[in-house]
Amino acid sequence: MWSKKFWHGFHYAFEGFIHAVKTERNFRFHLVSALIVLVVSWWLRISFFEWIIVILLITGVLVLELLNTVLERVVNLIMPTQHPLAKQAKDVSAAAVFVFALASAIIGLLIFLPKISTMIN
Ligand SMILES: Nc1ncnc2c1ncn2[C@@H]1O[C@H](COP(=O)(O)OP(=O)(O)OP(=O)(O)O)[C@@H](O)[C@H]1O
Repeated sequence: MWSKKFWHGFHYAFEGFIHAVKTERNFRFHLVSALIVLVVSWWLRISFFEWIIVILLITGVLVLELLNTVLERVVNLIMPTQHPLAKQAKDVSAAAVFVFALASAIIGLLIFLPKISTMIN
């Protein structure tokens, strides 16, 4: 019984993930960006420690995108009409994703650029 519930939990999580992929353009953008970053990381042969950082940053961006979708859905549920607080909640949530994604991009460049410049020279 417990194990049936356990596997149902995975199924619901998978459904949520697919829903985000199907409905959220930004989530799809970050998924594709994550795949490109993983390929570039492999190509540049980054170190074990750098892999940990890259995977943590990718996971952070994707999780924040998923939580941003959660917030959008909840706001739409409780405030289907226009309201300044609904706008603030959605915009601040989007800003949280943007700040983390920007910092991740900068850290990614700090890891990749020296390796690319060594390859070129
Ligand atoms: N209920 C609302 N009241 C006031 N402003 C809103 C409301 N819903 C969305 N907005 C604002 O309208 C702008 C455009 O929103 P957008 O079209 O990107 O969709 P979203 O509402 O953010 O996402 P979704 O449509 O997926 O729920 C954003 O600034 C957002 O904060």
